Amino acid sequence: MSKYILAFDQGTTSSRAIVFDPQGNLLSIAQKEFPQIFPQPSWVEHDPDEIWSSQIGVAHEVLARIGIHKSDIAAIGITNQRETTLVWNRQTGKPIYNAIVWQDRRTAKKCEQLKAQGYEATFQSKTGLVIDAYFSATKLQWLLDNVPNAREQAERGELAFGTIDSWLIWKLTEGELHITDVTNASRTLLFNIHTQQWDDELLSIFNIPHSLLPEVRSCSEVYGYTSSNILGSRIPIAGIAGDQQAATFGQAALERGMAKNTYGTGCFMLLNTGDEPIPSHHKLLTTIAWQINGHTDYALEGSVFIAGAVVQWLRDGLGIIKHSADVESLAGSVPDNGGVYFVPAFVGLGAPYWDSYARGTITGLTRGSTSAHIARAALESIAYQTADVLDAMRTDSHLDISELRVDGGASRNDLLMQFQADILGVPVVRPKITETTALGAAYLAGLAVGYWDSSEIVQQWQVEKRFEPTISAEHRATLRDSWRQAIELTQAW
Ligand SMILES: Nc1ncnc2c1ncn2[C@@H]1O[C@H](COP(=O)(O)OP(=O)(O)O)[C@@H](O)[C@H]1O
Ligand SMILES: O=P(O)(O)OC[C@H](O)CO
Repeated sequence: MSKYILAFDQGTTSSRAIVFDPQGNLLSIAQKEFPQIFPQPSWVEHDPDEIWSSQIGVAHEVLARIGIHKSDIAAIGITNQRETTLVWNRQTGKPIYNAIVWQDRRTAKKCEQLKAQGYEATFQSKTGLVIDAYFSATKLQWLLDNVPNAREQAERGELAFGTIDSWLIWKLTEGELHITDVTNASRTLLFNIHTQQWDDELLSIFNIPHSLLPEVRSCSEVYGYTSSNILGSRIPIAGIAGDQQAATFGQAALERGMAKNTYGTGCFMLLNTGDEPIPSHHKLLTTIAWQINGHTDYALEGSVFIAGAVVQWLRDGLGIIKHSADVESLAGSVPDNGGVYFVPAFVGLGAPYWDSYARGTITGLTRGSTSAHIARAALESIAYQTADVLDAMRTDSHLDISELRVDGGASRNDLLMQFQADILGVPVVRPKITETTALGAAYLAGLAVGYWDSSEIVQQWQVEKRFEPTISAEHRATLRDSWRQAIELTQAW
């Protein structure tokens, strides 16, 4: 039997390739950042060729680094930034335009029109989603309506639409496979999460031809093999999941009532709701967690658009820190936020507010406020946004969330994690392997080829650090009240 699983984690700011061994240990990782393209305020694009070249580049790098032979790879699992939308020509394989990234707000007005036309209930009942520019459908419609000749070509069946998983698999198989999985499909606003099929009514609302769409598959099966021209060997591609679903799997949150939060560019909390797709009354998303061996599990999700990105802004926008990790010592140099609240609504607010037009605010400034207070308020904003989502999750699901498993770049920050536990009143648990997104994709691929079984996945998950809540309920309530006022100011902007 081959000895390793290779995971591709194609994220918003970087591509990673990671090799895991049978014990779920991370043997080696290669990572490459790629450029973010901001053609206009609130537009965010990626060059699909840079996505591909960075992803395949790190795959070669990680294999070369540990000197393993391709035949030692049992399978490849793929996980990706979700919703990001691209269209390419089936004949030439060339993208017709840049990928429009999940953060891009160019279609916010279109979404307002759809809401005014009374479509919200239809979309929520069929897709589990709210109508928002975040999801793929309006981005795809924008491409068809704005790229010269795109609609005509689409109607002639010459174009292919995909999220990033589809694009990577198309490239890995040199155009043999045009597929996606149920988790990525469930983020498009075009996929019915109950029938688990593309929905004709929704397609017609956006005027999207069926011929553009990838075939939808489960999260764990052998879909096909990499072309030997690409990695020098035909390796099974055996797992696909959107990155937040993959992280939930990698956190072994496999039972109903288990929740994880990933602190990356944004923050994404998923609560496993088992085989029940629970509709939300607080603007959370009902989404597919995974489908394995014909069985589908669902999740409630709260998507927060700006989390670690606020730290990047402190670094690149304000210049008050040199490296992201420096935020911890700067914020820790003051005992508290000094009354400063920072709502980083740089691209509007996601769950549970969904306000495209809110913009960032820093409130409560006095003559005594320093860069340390702003840094602290920025970190705290990540925890407050998470707390808003967790409250909504509890109310919607009636499930007791007894701990929060955490991962992602900003989860390395102990100050933030302790404040998170304090403000939630729930223990926060960080596992030994925080590359849970890639690990989840590896597990999904490994399950499909008999490399692991699900009991091993649960056994392999191990705690690195547990943060217990330390503040009183009264203190928590006072802090949350001030945050709520700051949110109101932000929304009034
Ligand atoms: N020690 C830290 N404290 C707070 N934020 C951090 C820290 N280290 C990294 N980050 C933030 O985490 C994010 C990167 O996390 P990552 O999981 O790689 O994100 P993504 O997958 O979205 O690209 C960046 O936004 C960065 O600013
Ligand atoms: O690439 P990440 O980790 O920022 O995740 C992006 C999400 O999938 C967007 O929904």
